[in-house]
Amino acid sequence: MRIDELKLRNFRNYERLDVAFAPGVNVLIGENAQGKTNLLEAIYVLALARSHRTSNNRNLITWEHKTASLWGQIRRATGSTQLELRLNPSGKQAKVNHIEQAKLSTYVGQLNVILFAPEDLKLVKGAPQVRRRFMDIEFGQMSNRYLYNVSQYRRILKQRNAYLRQLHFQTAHDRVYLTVLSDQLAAYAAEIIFQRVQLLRRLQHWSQALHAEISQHREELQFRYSTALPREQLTSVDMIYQALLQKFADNQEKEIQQGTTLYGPQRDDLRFLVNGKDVATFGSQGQQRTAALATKLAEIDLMKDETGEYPVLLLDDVLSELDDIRQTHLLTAIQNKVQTFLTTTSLSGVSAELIHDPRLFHIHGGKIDQ
Ligand SMILES: Nc1ncnc2c1ncn2[C@@H]1O[C@H](COP(=O)(O)OP(=O)(O)OP(=O)(O)O)[C@@H](O)[C@H]1O
Repeated sequence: MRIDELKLRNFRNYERLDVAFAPGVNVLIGENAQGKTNLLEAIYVLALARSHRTSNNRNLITWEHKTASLWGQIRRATGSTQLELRLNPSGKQAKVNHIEQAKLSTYVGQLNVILFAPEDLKLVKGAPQVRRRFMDIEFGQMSNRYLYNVSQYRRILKQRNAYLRQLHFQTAHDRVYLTVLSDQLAAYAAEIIFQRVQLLRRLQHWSQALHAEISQHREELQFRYSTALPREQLTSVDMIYQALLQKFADNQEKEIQQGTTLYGPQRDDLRFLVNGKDVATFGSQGQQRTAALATKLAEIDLMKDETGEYPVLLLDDVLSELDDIRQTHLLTAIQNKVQTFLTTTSLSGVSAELIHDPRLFHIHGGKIDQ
């Protein structure tokens, strides 16, 4: 899959941009603060209808304007699609081939992107929410069902947490209603956890091969889904559902006392093991980076496997963060198959022989000098 054309109106520092991209490697080059990341962000927002940098639409709209619009022509093996997104400070409107999409789950997935920024190298060592977000964003793009379950889950989680607080402050007393909410929540939670476990197993398959190569076959990478539920019960949606209901029943008083839901996907985590040891705790910084890189690169193959198309890869100033060996692996992995956008302030740090026929876009003050 690739993005052939992009039009932006009043998006960040781009008041007006009409640009056609190359199918291979597109290099966005420019000084600091000129709009390189803003352009990657625009592609990301077009794909996911949300930004990776802000949850406030106001920040995405050019100062002094009221709305922003993004338009993209996407090409897949099966044909081309037009995506359109209008943003205003309080909401968004999403269209696929001119037809408005009432649900985000029917919009997201038309354009699949993988964003790789320097902070992704902290995937292994960073806070648990970084890894949960990673799973939700990546799996959500591969599966409408996953995205739907997550949005339903969040809705009911909010209700259940609010109700637990009411029970805590004794403004509500009906425990039967709590079990109704628990039951609904456990149903969505079980689907999410089961999908996470399944997709992680598949992602592990791809990342193990890459990781072995980068570490010159000295190390083996494994993922471990970390949850308070018994491991042996992670084998089916129904088993997970039963295990969660049991947790809710056993810990009802504790949850009421704390006024929040203590079990479920919002509490789970992902651990990375190298040669059987938790690399966040025992690994060197280099091992943590290798694990993160292998995981991000594996997404490319998993997404191809799941959706039939390679995603578009967005590399935000990441090459300068990688040493030669890791840079070579990254660039070899994408060579000739993945449309790639990479930002850089200079080409000197990029191993030119590995980038085949790049198209350069010089970015200056929210404009492309072509
Ligand atoms: N909503 C907005 N309206 C207008 N300009 C904005 C808006 N949001 C950010 N900017 C401007 O965009 C510029 C930053 O662009 P961007 O983050 O893309 O930088 P960059 O080219 O990637 O630089 P670096 O190499 O430092 O990362 C800043 O000058 C900032 O003032």
